[in-house]
Amino acid sequence: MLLQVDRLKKKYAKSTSPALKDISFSVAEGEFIAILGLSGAGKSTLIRCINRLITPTQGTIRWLGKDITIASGKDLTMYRRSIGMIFQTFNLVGRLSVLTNVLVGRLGYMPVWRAFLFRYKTSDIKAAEHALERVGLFHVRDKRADQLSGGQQQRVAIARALVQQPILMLGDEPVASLDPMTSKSIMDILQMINRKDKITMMVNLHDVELAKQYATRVLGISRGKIVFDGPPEKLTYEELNNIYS
Ligand SMILES: Nc1ncnc2c1ncn2[C@@H]1O[C@H](COP(=O)(O)OP(=O)(O)OP(=O)(O)O)[C@@H](O)[C@H]1O
Repeated sequence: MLLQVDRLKKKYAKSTSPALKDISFSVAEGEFIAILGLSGAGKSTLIRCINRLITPTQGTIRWLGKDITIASGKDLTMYRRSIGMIFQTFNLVGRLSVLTNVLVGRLGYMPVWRAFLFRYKTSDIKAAEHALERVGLFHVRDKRADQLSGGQQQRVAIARALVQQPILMLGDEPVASLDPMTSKSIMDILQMINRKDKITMMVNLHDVELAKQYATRVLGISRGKIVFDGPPEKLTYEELNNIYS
């Protein structure tokens, strides 16, 4: 098993009730998981706990059998390196070139001095260019990232995650600020990566139809609890009502 989440709880310091309550599930290699739920249900909190951008209050997260719930230092760096992350707001550095943004994905593999001096190895540059080719953006590699459209910026973010050579890719509402056509093109790229590179996907989505179309498994979250865990075909009207009630 790739990832095992056991009885996970997260309570933010100033809130009265926990954002996540007793969440348990496992993720196998190759799955494409969509997380559905109302705004405030706890989807982002779950993704952030898995990537350890925040530390859970209780419970355990195991990665390839190893407990990483409170990992720090080198262990945390190594763990994070195997996880690519894409965000709703793309999180690129606008004034830097597209290629340089993609190269950021290689930082976990190089000594700090190289990163500081922007001295990337030829093999890193080749890997970044190849990733840009795969998302169809090789031709804009020298442009400033802030000159691209939202959909293009998300593709750059995917290329950045790809050069990290991740095992799992997490997406926190990666298509929420894009129009329907662009959203589909981004989901197509994620599906291609999932199928060809065998990178496991876990993405928060607002759109049930996208989840049905692309996911192999859906986790429905309501008020910090999993209320549905199954294939998209089993998402009946009643189940959706349960998730979104
Ligand atoms: N940093 C924080 N400090 C305190 N409470 C927080 C923090 N982040 C989230 N919360 C609360 O935790 C709960 C779950 O929020 P979360 O962002 O995980 O939900 P979500 O399902 O991702 O919603 P959305 O789709 O709106 O982002 C909400 O009640 C939210 O207000």
